[in-house]
Amino acid sequence: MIIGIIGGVGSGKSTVLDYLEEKYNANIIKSDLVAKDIMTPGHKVYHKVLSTFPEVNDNGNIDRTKLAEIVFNDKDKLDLLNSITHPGTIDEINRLIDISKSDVTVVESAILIGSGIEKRCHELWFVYCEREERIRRLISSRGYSRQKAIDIINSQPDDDEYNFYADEYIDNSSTPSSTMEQIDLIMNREIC
Ligand SMILES: CC(C)(COP(=O)(O)OP(=O)(O)OC[C@H]1O[C@@H](n2cnc3c(N)ncnc32)[C@H](O)[C@@H]1O)[C@@H](O)C(=O)NCCC(=O)NCCS
Ligand SMILES: Nc1ncnc2c1ncn2[C@@H]1O[C@H](COP(=O)(O)OP(=O)(O)OP(=O)(O)O)[C@@H](O)[C@H]1O
Repeated sequence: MIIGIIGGVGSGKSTVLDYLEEKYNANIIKSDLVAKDIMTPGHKVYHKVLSTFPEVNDNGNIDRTKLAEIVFNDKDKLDLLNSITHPGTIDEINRLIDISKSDVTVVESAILIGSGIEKRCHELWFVYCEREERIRRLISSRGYSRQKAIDIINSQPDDDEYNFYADEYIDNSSTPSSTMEQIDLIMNREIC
């Protein structure tokens, strides 16, 4: 079974993935890690990013904090970055799905909808968390400024859109144990 996990930044997708990996032996594919990997030296995407955004060249490394400041403030620039990074990211995710040997393969992404990968998923789960709680968690755990959290949230699909595509809904606004209970209910329903 292939499960797609959707939801905005800081909603708790990674937290859900950790539990699925630990308890259900799921094979986890995280799109932000895949994208990060193809943005390293030796990959075409790395060179294209640096030639398109020369201001983020930090001694041959991509300054990701600076790139985030640029793109999450400017939709045209985010679209431009996406046009460089998404094709390679999507190809690599498809390859990782193809070679997955696990009974449960889970693909996580804030940008899954419209990538085509969502069509390969047997189910899409929407991880929801109240907006203010997400902002609080991102400030306290990642050191984001309030404005950075808001800029990223505003650059992503809104909750209604995620909800529209979702087969299952997980509310992660409360405690981790409440979230785990919801996951168990869904997984047990699958097994029955
Ligand atoms: C802008 C970049 C360099 C910032 O890197 P940084 O290490 O600071 O943050 P990180 O990659 O962890 O992203 C932070 C959060 O932003 C969100 N995000 C990232 N890229 C995008 C995007 N293209 N559209 C909407 N949200 C995004 C995700 O929720 C992510 O968890 C990086 O996010 C990036 O290269 N994005 C474009 C590639 C992409 O689409 N990646 C997949 C995102 S799921
Ligand atoms: N139920 C919870 N209670 C308290 N803190 C939580 C809970 N769920 C997640 N967190 C914390 O909130 C932060 C954001 O969660 P997480 O990293 O799982 O979000 P995400 O959806 O994967 O974000 P991204 O889109 O950036 O990948 C993390 O520091 C995590 O530890």
